[in-house]
Amino acid sequence: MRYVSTRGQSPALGFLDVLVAGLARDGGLYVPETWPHFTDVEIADLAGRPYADVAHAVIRRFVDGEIPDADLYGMIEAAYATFGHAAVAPLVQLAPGHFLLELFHGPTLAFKDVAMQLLARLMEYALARRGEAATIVGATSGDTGASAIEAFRGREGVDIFILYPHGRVSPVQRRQMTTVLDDNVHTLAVDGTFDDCQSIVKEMFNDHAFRDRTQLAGVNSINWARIVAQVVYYFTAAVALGAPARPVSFTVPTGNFGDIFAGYVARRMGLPIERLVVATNVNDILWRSFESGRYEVRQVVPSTSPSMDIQISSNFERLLFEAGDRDGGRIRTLMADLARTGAFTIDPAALDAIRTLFTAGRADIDETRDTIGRVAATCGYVLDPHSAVGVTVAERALDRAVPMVTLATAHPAKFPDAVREATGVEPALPARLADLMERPERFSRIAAAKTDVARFIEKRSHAVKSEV
Ligand SMILES: Cc1ncc(COP(=O)(O)O)c(C=O)c1O
Ligand SMILES: N[C@@H](CCOP(=O)(O)O)C(=O)O
Repeated sequence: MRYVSTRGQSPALGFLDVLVAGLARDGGLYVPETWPHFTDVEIADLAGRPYADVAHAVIRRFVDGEIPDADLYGMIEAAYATFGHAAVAPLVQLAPGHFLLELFHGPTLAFKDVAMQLLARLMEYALARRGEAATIVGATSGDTGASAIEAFRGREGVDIFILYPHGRVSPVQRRQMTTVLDDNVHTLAVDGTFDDCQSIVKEMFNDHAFRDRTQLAGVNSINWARIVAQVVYYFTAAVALGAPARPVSFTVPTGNFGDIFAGYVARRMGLPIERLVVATNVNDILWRSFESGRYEVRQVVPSTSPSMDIQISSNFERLLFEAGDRDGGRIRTLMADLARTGAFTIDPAALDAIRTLFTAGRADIDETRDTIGRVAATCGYVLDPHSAVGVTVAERALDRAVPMVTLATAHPAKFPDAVREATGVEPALPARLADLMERPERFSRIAAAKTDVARFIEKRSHAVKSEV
């Protein structure tokens, strides 16, 4: 299996090269040259199997022999042994025909752990095999950072630098990052938005001299391995609800479009997904784009679901590439328009193709609060605000003929203020995090400028190569 860049100007690479590369050198994102396929019999055979088995069956198709099966299985088992639920990603019924897929049973209480616990192990494996070190960088609106720090802390051969927007993550999210004091962990509070953090990360990847000197690797969902690991739970959920005989729809609280793109991948692999519903908060660029065909950046508005306070949705590029007949030249033009004018127009044929599978909805802060309160009162179930955005949008899209699964992407205790306001009750952190708010913090405040961040990294990363 080879992987090609969405911008069409980087050589095709194998799985391990793509894992370590993160972003393609032409600025594009990697996707597989062809989609692996599961037959109905193979899908049916996944029913009732442990999560690690399903993960192995799905992920090995993308690894394509580059890691011996036993090694891959060992890493998958170890990754999911860190989860606090035997099913890893259990389904809970919320209403007739409406299910929640709980993705927050990992160490940092958000869906990012599902991919990150595996990614860290895969990265360590790949680097050891190559005898290389790496400078890992990541931008976070709150959850990716905590998850990556937890997964990479203390690992050999890597320094990890996480950029988060100062003052725009919840106190629990911030402390999950800033209270990890391992020497290889560097947390940067950036004076800007998540989009600024993400654009600095991309600029560093696009500075090839810096990228090579620091041996840069990425942990955001620009990294293909993140998407691959997230495909798995679409399979476990759909099979539990009757796939392949019965189709299933999914509603996904969306920001960077990685999670829902994983659903698209599952469908391309043969999983009977009827509809993928994009749920946005007030930062509704994706909802507006699906409605109008115009992708137009606006000012980010802080919301009660801060992890989705995003305007530049990285993985949308992957969908545009697929929907636009894989024309890398066209993607280069759209991305150049975006960089120059803050907007682009989706080609009508691509928009039609997207609309055959995807729909979109938005939930504002009041609607989100009302959903948290109502679901707590009627079901005794406490949603976090991101999952509540999903539930709000999903409820408008329910169809009696097809079960709907809404992805529950974070634990409510990560966002106590929003949950208390909606329910009157403050959700408790798990015992292992009970003293989180008392732990000492360490972080560095930094300007939203690539030069400042690059200088910071060059001074501290052990992976920086000395000049020859
Ligand atoms: C809790 C939570 N829900 C939803 C999202 C959106 O996921 P994605 O960026 O993959 O669209 C994020 C962040 O990305 C998140 O942290
Ligand atoms: N919401 C995310 C933003 C980064 O998304 P990623 O999936 O591309 O890493 C976060 O919590 O950081």
